[in-house]
Amino acid sequence: MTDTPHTPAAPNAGIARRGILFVISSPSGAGKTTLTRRLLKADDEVEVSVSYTTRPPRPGETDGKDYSFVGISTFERMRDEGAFLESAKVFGHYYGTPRAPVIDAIEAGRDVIFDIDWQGAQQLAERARGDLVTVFILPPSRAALEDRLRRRAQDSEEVVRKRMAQADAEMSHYAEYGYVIVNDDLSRAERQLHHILGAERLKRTRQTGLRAFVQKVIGEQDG
Ligand SMILES: Nc1ncnc2c1ncn2[C@@H]1O[C@H](COP(=O)(O)OP(=O)(O)OP(=O)(O)O)[C@@H](O)[C@H]1O
Ligand SMILES: Nc1nc2c(ncn2[C@@H]2O[C@H](COP(=O)(O)O)[C@@H](O)[C@H]2O)c(=O)[nH]1
Repeated sequence: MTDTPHTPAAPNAGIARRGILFVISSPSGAGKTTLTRRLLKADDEVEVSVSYTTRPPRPGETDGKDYSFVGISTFERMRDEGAFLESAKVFGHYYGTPRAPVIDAIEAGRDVIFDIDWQGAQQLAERARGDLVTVFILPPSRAALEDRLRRRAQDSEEVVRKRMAQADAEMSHYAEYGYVIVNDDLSRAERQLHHILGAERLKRTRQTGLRAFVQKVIGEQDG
């Protein structure tokens, strides 16, 4: 038996599979971005979808890494040309997922993680249900959510109030998701997220190389 180190989410090595569209949604401040970053660091078979947005960059955000920051006319032109797999207006700004990199990744068997809202998740469910795995992140309490938004200290008081005012409406969409995690302890939530990904990777229907693998094993002779 080999003793190769592996992540809890390691799929069956060498067996071809389709990639997963791994969607994470939550009310603003519940911890999607934090969890996404940790998952990306821990697992090299998953990549992030970098959205386009018309929202201005926050301090420390990098164009092309956190988001591709564009003006309204550029966004509307791209949307009308069909460049987005999904798009939505959230908190007064446009956000959209670029189509081409996502299609390339899942066809090559790489998983893509999406930090998007419930409107985007609904659109992806209409367009790519079989490849989709959805997770809703809840905060442990309303007070914790507000505290996290304030401690992040990257939005004005007005923006924080606007996001808290929307939190209940957003949380009411939890029932549209396949999995729900309460992000109380960050490390535990990260582990839970990783386990979901690991189990979903092993779904028979995603493992497109299984038939060939089983035929090979059946055909092997002793000696
Ligand atoms: N389990 C946790 N315990 C305490 N603080 C947390 C936890 N998870 C995330 N945070 C903190 O809460 C703040 C908000 O997290 P984050 O930016 O990841 O939220 P988000 O859901 O991506 O929000 P948005 O939708 O606005 O982008 C950050 O400062 C982060 O460090
Ligand atoms: N439907 C989409 N929603 C998106 C996308 N990118 C981000 N988001 C969601 O917007 C809000 C606000 O994000 P913030 O970075 O401004 O705090 C949050 O709920 C994100 O999940 C997208 O491409 N499509």
